[in-house]
Amino acid sequence: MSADKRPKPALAITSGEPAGIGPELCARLAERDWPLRPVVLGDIDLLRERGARAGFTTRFEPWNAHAEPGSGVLEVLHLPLATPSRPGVLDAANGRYVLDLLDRAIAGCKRGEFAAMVTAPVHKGVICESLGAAAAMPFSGHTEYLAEHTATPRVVMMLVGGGLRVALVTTHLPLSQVPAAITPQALEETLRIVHAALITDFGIAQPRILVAGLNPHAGEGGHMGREEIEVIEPVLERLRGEGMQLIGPLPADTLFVPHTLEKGDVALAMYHDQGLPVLKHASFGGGVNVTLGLPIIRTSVDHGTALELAGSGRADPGSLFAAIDLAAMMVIARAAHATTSAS
Ligand SMILES: NC(=O)c1ccc[n+]([C@@H]2O[C@H](COP(=O)([O-])OP(=O)(O)OC[C@H]3O[C@@H](n4cnc5c(N)ncnc54)[C@H](O)[C@@H]3O)[C@@H](O)[C@H]2O)c1
Ligand SMILES: N[C@H](C(=O)O)[C@H](O)COP(=O)(O)O
Repeated sequence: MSADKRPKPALAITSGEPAGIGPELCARLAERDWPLRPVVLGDIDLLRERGARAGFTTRFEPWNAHAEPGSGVLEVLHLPLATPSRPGVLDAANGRYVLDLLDRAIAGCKRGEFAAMVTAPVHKGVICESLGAAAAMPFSGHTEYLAEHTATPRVVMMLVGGGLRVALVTTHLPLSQVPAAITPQALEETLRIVHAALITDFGIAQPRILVAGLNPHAGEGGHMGREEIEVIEPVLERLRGEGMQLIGPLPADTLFVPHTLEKGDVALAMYHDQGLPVLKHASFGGGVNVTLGLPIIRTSVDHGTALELAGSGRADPGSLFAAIDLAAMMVIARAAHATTSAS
């Protein structure tokens, strides 16, 4: 068989919260030809019902890894809902179903059945409700769940879109807990993960990382906070000694002006809402959330469940499409890097 006749690697797409827009966004995948073979994880009856309700004619059929899909068919790895779902109406009884989709995709990626996974949005609150107060760990997002379920001690959330890449040192953490979480170890590990991932998964040989301060004006020489002087600068200095190209700590407001952004390949923000509002303003509708540092490749939409749009067919599939394109690009870049490193 010639190389171009080889079957495309399979890509797991978790359809996410059943009451949200995820299932109908998945129906839109039949509109394009993809570099990887999309396999939607979800309840096949839900996907058929939600696709039809939203006005799409997509044909959902069970996935058969050993056969080629027919033209216009979207393949489904069926996992059953616990209870029927209505658009826009959350039901904690389906919380476990949402996690089952993730568990199945993670397992498939680990054993090479899937080349990568792409996640449609989940609702963090209803999953926490379904797990109950006694849960060993509340659900705070895919990022943390994937770290836990791949035994990865630290991962990094990075969003890509609108010509920007923005990575975060801390993720889903109350703001009051952020300063204590910006430790030398956390910062150093984050920088190492971002640096390595840009090389292996994004094909950037010598990544340049713009690092934000934590405080207004990056602390204004210690007059508005000392984390820059006591934590951030010493870490940057040490890693520069290893050859990393690190620019900062920069005041976060001016880091995001165009002439500064063009000096870097990625901006590293200290916390969620220091970096993501800028990214989402620049890219909403086409942004992608990537988890760096995992043994598997995972990308995601940059939006939530949009319950008020569920069932309407009006949700924009642009972010899901971009997440699939980016996952495919990362699969190729990681394989190319492995080949180069081995030779
Ligand atoms: N990747 C994920 O799983 C993910 C990402 C962000 C938020 N969430 C979760 O989603 C839930 C709802 O969060 P939220 O209300 O803050 O954000 P949201 O993204 O669901 O909604 C914000 C606004 O954007 C609109 N919107 C979102 N996606 C859209 C799309 N594809 N097309 C058109 N309009 C769209 C919504 O209608 C709403 O006006 C929360 O539980 C949150 O934690 C999940
Ligand atoms: N912080 C993410 C965003 O705003 O897009 C979102 O909550 C999703 O995070 P996970 O990928 O960890 O679920």
